[in-house]
Amino acid sequence: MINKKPPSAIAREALTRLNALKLAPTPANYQACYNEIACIPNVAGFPEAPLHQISLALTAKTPEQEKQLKHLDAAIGNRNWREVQEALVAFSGANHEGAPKDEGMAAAMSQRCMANLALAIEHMLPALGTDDEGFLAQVREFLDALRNPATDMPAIEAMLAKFSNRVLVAAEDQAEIKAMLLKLLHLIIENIGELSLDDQWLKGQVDSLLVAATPPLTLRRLDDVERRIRNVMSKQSEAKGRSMEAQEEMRLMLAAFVEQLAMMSESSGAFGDRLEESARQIEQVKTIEGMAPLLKGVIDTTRAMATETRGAHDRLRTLQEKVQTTEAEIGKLHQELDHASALARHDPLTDALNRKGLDEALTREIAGMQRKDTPLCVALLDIDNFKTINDRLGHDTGDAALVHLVKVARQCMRPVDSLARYGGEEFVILMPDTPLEQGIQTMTRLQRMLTKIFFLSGDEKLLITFSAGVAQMRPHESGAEAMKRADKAMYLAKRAGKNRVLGG
Ligand SMILES: Nc1nc2c(ncn2[C@@H]2O[C@H](COP(=O)(O)OP(=O)(O)OP(=O)(O)O)[C@@H](O)[C@H]2O)c(=O)[nH]1
Repeated sequence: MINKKPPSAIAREALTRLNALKLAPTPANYQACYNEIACIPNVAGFPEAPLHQISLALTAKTPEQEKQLKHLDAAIGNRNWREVQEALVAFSGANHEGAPKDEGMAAAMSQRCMANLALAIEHMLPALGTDDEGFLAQVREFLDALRNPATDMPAIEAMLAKFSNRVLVAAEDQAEIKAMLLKLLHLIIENIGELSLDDQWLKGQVDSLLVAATPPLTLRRLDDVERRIRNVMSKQSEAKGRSMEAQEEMRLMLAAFVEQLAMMSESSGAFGDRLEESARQIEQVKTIEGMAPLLKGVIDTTRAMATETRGAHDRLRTLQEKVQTTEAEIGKLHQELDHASALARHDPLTDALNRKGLDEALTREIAGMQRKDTPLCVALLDIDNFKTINDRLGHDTGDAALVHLVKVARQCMRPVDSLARYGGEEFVILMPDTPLEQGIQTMTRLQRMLTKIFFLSGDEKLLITFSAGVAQMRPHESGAEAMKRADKAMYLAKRAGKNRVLGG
């Protein structure tokens, strides 16, 4: 039964009992006495010590939390669960001073993030190559919003979604424009070829240009295309100039020839008239004395005619010789142009065959293989870690290394073998009349030679190694299929640790 005395009286009595029982004046002891007098059952098993541990482990970061910790301690002392709960709840809710700090940091971070996003968008714009004023206005608005700390997240999200849609469209446009430009380039190159149907050398150049201008295009390839076009243009104008000079010379000579002929017939006409006149006078002459001056006239006329004819003959011979010289000159010009055409089948850096030259050689060797029923090997080699040479020593040294490889390769190839530059640092060697084992041996021999004939970059000796795949052409197999097998074997050689030759 609960004691009905007022709490103040119970409290006084509890203190007296505490004193009488000589108990330590702890809140717990006081509570026990109070409960006993008030007839309140003592809360059994109140975990005072663990709760104290918890209280000690909590650190107050704000004055409010400090206050709540004091309440907690008091609640534990009072063994009052409700107060313990209230103090803990109030403690955790009193973290407000920390919140603005964290929020401040988050806001600063997201502001930086937005500024970077704005910068990235600005950098991206020229690549989109758009001249759509509406879109540009939209982007400007977006950039302003990104740089304005007052803009809220949902607004930025909406603008970003709109922007990324537009970027997608612009990227598709760019891809289409690129494809169209490429088509246009092909059309122009083909037309250059059409314009000069009779120029075999130009045709060679144009064919290799068409090969060079096929995707995937890199800046390097475009560079190559530009160089080749310039080469075609200068060769064309040089050839045109020289052709025109030769033509003019021929025209002048022809005019002189015709003039000479006219003069000949004119003078022979005049001589004829004079002879006719002499013949008429001779008929009328009755005396030998009268005949003498006439005969003298005839002789003079005949002599003059002979002299004139000899002179005309000499002049005609000179003219003929000149025509022959000019013809020879034109022939030489054609030869030079043919040589230029051959150049179009060669890689300008290494003078190895280029892709077009390789295609022709492969067709020729496959035909030979079928005709003579002899084996034909295709080897594909790729220089190891070439990028490192470029990166460490520069592109020019990389170029010189390619030239070196070609030079050494030529030393261990037979004259019937063909060497082509297949790509950047990839080369193909065609070995007619060679079975697989022998083809592999040739490549291994080249590897050994490269360990003896070093490539020199300044004073530094560089060892160039390569990985290679060799395939022997199968009956009825296409060149492309054999190349594919060689390529696969080369890839496996790379994966197996490089600097080795594998058969495919
Ligand atoms: N100097 C020079 N470098 C070229 C030429 N063509 C291609 N390259 C470079 O060759 C390098 C080839 O690099 P990767 O394909 O990574 O090959 P890698 O470094 O040889 O590596 P692995 O083939 O795995 O051994 C690239 O850096 C190209 O830029 C060229 O004509 N001259």
